[in-house]
Order: sequence, then structure tokens, then C-alpha cells
Amino acid sequence: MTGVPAAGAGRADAIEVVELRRRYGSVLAVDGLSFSVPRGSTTVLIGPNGAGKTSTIECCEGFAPADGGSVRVLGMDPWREAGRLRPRIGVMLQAGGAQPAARTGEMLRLLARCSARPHDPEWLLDVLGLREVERTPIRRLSGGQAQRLSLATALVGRPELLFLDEPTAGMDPQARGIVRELLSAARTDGVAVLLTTHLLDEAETADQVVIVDEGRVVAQGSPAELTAGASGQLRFRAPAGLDLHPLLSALPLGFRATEPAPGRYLVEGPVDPATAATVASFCARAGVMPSGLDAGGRSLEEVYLDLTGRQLR
Ligand SMILES: Nc1ncnc2c1ncn2[C@@H]1O[C@H](COP(=O)(O)OP(=O)(O)OP(=O)(O)O)[C@@H](O)[C@H]1O
Repeated sequence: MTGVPAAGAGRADAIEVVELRRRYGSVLAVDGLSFSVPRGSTTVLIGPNGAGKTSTIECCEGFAPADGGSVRVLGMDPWREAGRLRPRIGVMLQAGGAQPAARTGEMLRLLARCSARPHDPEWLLDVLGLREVERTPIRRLSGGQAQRLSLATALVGRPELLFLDEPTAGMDPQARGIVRELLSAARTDGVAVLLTTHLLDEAETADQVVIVDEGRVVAQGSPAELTAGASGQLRFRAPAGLDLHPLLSALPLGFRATEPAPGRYLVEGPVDPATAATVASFCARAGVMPSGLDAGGRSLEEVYLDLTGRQLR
């Protein structure tokens, strides 16, 4: 690579958000947020309730204007060029976005007819487990079925870019697995994906994670980059509230042992295989089974909680 292509050129990032601001009256929901989504990759926005994720996605989808900063999507201004952009993006509308009286199959086939090179709606009905409700009015679908239909409507136009706001909310584990497979296939086909989720295991499979809090980016990178740990740390899980004094006495001088969150333990010092053995025998004497014994980095959940706090806001 000799340089970064200009925005608007074929190879520019699918999404470029620079210093985005979005305000609702006196509430500054998005406060100078920047990130980009390369083509053919998946980026996940995570953050506490009210952090500004949906507001950000709405600006990228062209459903809301930016109050400051800039947003380019597939080289376009999504608010001013929404008409040109819409056919190239897939948006997962919540159930209320569809005609509630329309039937599931009808709705999907209609959307396919409106697209230049759609996916086969029959394939989507089958793969998303909607065949048996194809004649059911949308208003009668269960929450998880409505979510699956919503994903089908986002995918049917074969978009270059997919926006998914909490796509698996309300879905059972089987449906979540299918969504994961569909998104992975879309990525292989070169589709860029921007999604939000509160399920951090879903974020762990993304190419990039952007952690948002109070309208700002507090960290971003690949899951591996975000969770890379300092050396000299050993983590494990066990029942909360263990007395750590026996462990400290068994470890050489210079070690620390703490419980940073209930049931999550951290040993810090010149960690080596003997440290793991000491932890295992401490747990055996305490009559508890350790799990997740890990000398690597922190989990994404721990990084997230460290950065955004543990208090409900
Ligand atoms: N239409 C609106 N009018 C007024 N305030 C709004 C509106 N939409 C969002 N907000 C406020 O903007 C802030 C950001 O909301 P947003 O929905 O973007 O957060 P979020 O990160 O998507 O949250 P969640 O995880 O709960 O979906 C919140 O304080 C919210 O109350």
C-alpha cells in the first residue's frame, strides 16, 4: 500500500466517522466520536445503555443528521445522499419498521423485487427458520421471529454494508448461531458490517471493537489488541469471597492476589508454571474448582467493565 485512497474512491473505508456530534435538545448523545469500518470487515460498537451507539448508527444510516463532525458512508454523506445510499446498505429495522399487517413471506418477496440483484427470499426464509411463519402477519410473529425477519429484510437486497442494532436481542441460542454464520458468510463476500450488541461474546468474533461511553470512544482495536494482557498476571474464576491469605502465604514474596470482581481472581507477580500449580492447590484446599486459569490477557468483559465502570447509570 502506498497511500490511503480518498473518501469517495472505490477503496475508501465503508464508513468513516470523524468527531461526530449528535444532540437531542440539551442532551449531547454523541460527543466527538471517531472510528472507521474497513470494507469487508465487521466492527462492533459496545457500551452501556445510553452511551450513544444507536444515535451513531442512525447518523451512519442517514436517518439522522450529524450536529457536528463528519460521516462518510460508501463515500457519501448519508444524510444528504440518502437516496443514493439506501439501495447499497442493509438496515435491520425493528419489528415496528415493517408493515404489521403484511405477511412474512410477502414482505420479503416484495423487498426482493425492489432490489437490483437480491438474494433469493426463499433461501432466506429457509435459512432463518421463517418458512413455517411465511403466511403469518408480521404483527403476530414472536419477538425472536420478528428479529429474524428483520435480519432477512436487511440482507435480501445483497447490501455492500450492513447496519445491525442489537441483531440478536430476543433470539434463542440456535437463532444466534445462524446469525453468526450468516454474518460470517457476508464478511467473506466482502460485506462490511457495523453492529451493536450487549453480548460481549459476539463482540469477541469481530474484526474491530469500539467501546463507547458517554458519547465518546474510550477504546478501540481488535479483540486481541484490547484484551492483550500485561505479563505477570494470572487470572482464574472460582466462587466469590474466597479468603486469599492462604494463597498469598503459599506464593513467593512479591506476589499480589486480589478479587477485582466477585468470583474473578487476579494473581500478579513473576508468574510461571509453579504459580498455576500453587493456585490449583490453594483451590483444592479450599474445596473449590478453579476455571478459566489464564496467564494471557483480560477478557473483553473485564476490559469493558474496567473502562466503563461497574455501576448502573
Ligand atoms: N429521540 C431522542 N430524544 C431525546 N433523547 C434521546 C433520543 N434518542 C436518544 N436519546 C438520548 O441520547 C443518549 C444516547 O442514546 P442512544 O440510544 O444512542 O444510546 P445507546 O448506546 O444506543 O443505548 P442502548 O444500549 O440503551 O440502546 C441517551 O441519553 C438517550 O436518552
